[in-house]
Amino acid sequence: MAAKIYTNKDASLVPLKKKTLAVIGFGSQGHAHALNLKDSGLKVVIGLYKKSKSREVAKKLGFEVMDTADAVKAADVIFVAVPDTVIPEVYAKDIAPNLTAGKTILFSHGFAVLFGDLKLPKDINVILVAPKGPGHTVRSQFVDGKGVPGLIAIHQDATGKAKEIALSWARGIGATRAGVFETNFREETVTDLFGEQCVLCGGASALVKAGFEVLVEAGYQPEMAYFECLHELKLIVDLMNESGLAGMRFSVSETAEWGDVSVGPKIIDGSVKKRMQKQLKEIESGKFAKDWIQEYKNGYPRFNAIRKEEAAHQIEKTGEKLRSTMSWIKQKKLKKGASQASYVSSSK
Ligand SMILES: NC(=O)C1=CN([C@@H]2O[C@H](COP(=O)(O)OP(=O)(O)OC[C@H]3O[C@@H](n4cnc5c(N)ncnc54)[C@H](OP(=O)(O)O)[C@@H]3O)[C@@H](O)[C@H]2O)C=CC1
Ligand SMILES: CC(=O)[C@](C)(O)C(=O)O
Repeated sequence: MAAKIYTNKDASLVPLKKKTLAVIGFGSQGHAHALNLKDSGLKVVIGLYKKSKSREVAKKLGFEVMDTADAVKAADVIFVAVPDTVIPEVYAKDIAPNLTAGKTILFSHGFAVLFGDLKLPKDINVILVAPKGPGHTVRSQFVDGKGVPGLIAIHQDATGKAKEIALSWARGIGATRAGVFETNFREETVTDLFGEQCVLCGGASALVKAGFEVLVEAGYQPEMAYFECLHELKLIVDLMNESGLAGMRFSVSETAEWGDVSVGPKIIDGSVKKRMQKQLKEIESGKFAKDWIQEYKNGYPRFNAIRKEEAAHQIEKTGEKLRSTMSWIKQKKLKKGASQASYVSSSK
């Protein structure tokens, strides 16, 4: 049976109107939810650790900022918007000791609930409201009067109001303007990890880089390679988003469509699907999570080394150069050491 899509007509802000909402963390998702909820007329406080670089950013945006534990004490609904690997320690130290019966704890990804060994008391609601999009897009779409579609899930419903609260939060962040549907923590976690590793961030970056390298190594200008392999990818994916593969194929040339259907399957052949299936099993078994949590505990040695290598890739330099000389997209400046919430378009 097709999942029910909940929209604004199915969700009200009333359940949250008289509540205090705490957003723990003010990063990509945290700042977006907090600002959207505040713009929806709801009472939001921010919980951060003492030395957080986001404290000043949140204060400048009009929020009351507290230490994490105090925000949890003050709130009825607590959104844990800290990195997945950090959640267990923040939960144990600052959240769990301040959870009282009837509160609601909310996540935007189920990773910590599935793999973080959180000791969740039975007398609280545990819910998920997961926009299917990056936090900065959750905010920009809201400001533009639209919304990023999302998911809700109920892990624990101690008060009988968990779903009502989840839908109200989804409305407050604008997700029900687009539509949300109900899943469960395991399905959201596994499919989100799979998507970001094998298709979206991971798969797409690898494909884009490989195409760029093939052209540049064959002697073509890096700018040409960038245009073909990254710039135009957005335009093609936009078409797929708007009207499916058929819509994209309707719009591109016949030559491009023939290349798509006759060459594409040779580039992304059955072996890719087999590797995806293997990765899905590693995610489902918890092997990926165990390795990621260990990498965090080791201080990110592999992660930092790869990040350094990736930042120096020629495609990044080429992209920076093109974005600074040609105005075709609202540029966003990444400032070293800035908070995620300060990642705003340079045109402001
Ligand atoms: N990024 C995204 O678009 C998406 C993220 N999610 C989920 O949302 C959650 C948050 O991720 P994301 O928004 O990317 O996180 P970010 O890394 O963007 O931001 C993390 C925030 O947590 C703060 N923080 C770190 N440690 C603590 C602490 N001990 N106490 C309080 N605050 C702390 C950071 O402070 P500081 O500002 O000082 O660094 C920062 O503000 C995760 O569960 C993630 O999986 C889900 C969907 C999409
Ligand atoms: C935007 C999103 O949901 C991702 C890519 O899975 C994430 O940032 O975790």
